[in-house]
Amino acid sequence: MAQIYTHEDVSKHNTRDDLYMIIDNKVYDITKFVDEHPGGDEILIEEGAKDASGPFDDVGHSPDARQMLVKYYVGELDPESKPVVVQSANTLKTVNDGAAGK
Ligand code: HEM
Repeated sequence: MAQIYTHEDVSKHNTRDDLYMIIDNKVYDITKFVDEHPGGDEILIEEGAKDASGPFDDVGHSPDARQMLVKYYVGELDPESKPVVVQSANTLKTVNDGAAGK
């Protein structure tokens, strides 16, 4: 049996050192991939911890890119679970920078 994750479970893995991503109802632990992504680390941290199926498709990733996902698969998205508001590590940084300027 595959491990089942809710959106909330995935949302907790929202940093460079612990980053999950949902693509097409499957859950991936992409922590080790962040530094290897040809499209850069920032975008993964920004789109991570949630469902990134749309952005992933929009880029027109190659079949090779999709194949790479297999390596990072950790389980299935709970089809009953609802999306939650995710604060990505990037968003948190922006918020902190803003506060520091006050
Ligand atoms: C774990 C999931 C992902 C994997 C395995 C992955 C893999 C790759 C790979 C292999 C490439 C090189 C081009 C290609 O083969 O298609 C690439 C490029 C790119 N990826 Fe991803 N990607 C992932 C998620 C994302 C997400 C969520 C975004 C958000 C929009 C993104 C944005 C990009 C961009 C913009 C490029 C183009 C970089 C360039 O050619 O300058 N990727 N990705």
